[in-house]
Amino acid sequence: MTIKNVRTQSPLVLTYANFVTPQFVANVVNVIGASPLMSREVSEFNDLCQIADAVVINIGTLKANELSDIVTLSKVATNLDKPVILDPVAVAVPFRSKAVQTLMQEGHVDIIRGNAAEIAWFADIDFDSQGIDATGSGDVIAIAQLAAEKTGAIIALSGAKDVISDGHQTAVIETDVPLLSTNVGTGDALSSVIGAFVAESLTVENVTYAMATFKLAGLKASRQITTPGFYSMQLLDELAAITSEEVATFMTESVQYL
Ligand SMILES: Nc1ncnc2c1ncn2[C@@H]1O[C@H](COP(=O)(O)OP(=O)(O)OP(=O)(O)O)[C@@H](O)[C@H]1O
Ligand SMILES: Cc1ncsc1CCO
Ligand SMILES: [Mg+2]
Repeated sequence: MTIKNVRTQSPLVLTYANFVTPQFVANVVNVIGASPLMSREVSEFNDLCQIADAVVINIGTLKANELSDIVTLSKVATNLDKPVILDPVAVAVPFRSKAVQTLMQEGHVDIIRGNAAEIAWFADIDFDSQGIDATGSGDVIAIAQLAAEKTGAIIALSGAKDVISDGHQTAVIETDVPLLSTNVGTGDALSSVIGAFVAESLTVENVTYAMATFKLAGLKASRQITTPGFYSMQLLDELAAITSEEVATFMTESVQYL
């Protein structure tokens, strides 16, 4: 789905958010022309999944007694044929590892969007991290492909090199924009943006389009603003203004299918 279609169809993205970044995530979903909705109340998940076009589960600030809620949310969404995107924040930390194992075994996830260290955990490859950030280096293409094979999910690995893979088809977007990585919550927002773009159909192409749109907006914002505070505001403005034509040109120049 193109950004133009997102604006005309305005998909509703239901996000089980962390308590750090929900305002930013909601604003990002809103400025691309989709509709944000956040909930953590299990008794309304059925009603909300009926009206949602995609469901995003972020484990950033999950508590033990909420684990069964996200399992339920993933099952309800899947039964209604709505795509489920997992954002596995700091998944290598033991409580989070166990939570994600349970979610994957008892529930269902279609797409996993994380930084290189988070995706490396699914591939069973060591990759240095510091809390929410990937700090190491490695072969991110191999990591994404292996994670896709092991999980059966479409992998959306973000970083200086974005890699999107279902284990068969792999796309790479290589564009360095350091301000994008240092702003807390850009990854969380990207996960919900992906939700909007796969609302119609769950494909590697649509995930790639979402990642490219976000990266291009980040690149344009970095040409206007070089300090972190106003940068996140500029990113919202660039996302609001970005056109299908610009995204198409950027994709021709910067997206490589392997
Ligand atoms: N060095 C970089 N150069 C260009 N883009 C980057 C870089 N690092 C991250 N990005 C982009 O920043 C966005 C967020 O990805 P990132 O990998 O930082 O997520 P994250 O670590 O989950 O973030 P957070 O936890 O703060 O939400 C993506 O669009 C990604 O492509
Ligand atoms: C800083 C932080 N801590 C838990 S979630 C989060 C936001 C980035 O995902
Ligand atoms: Mg993150």
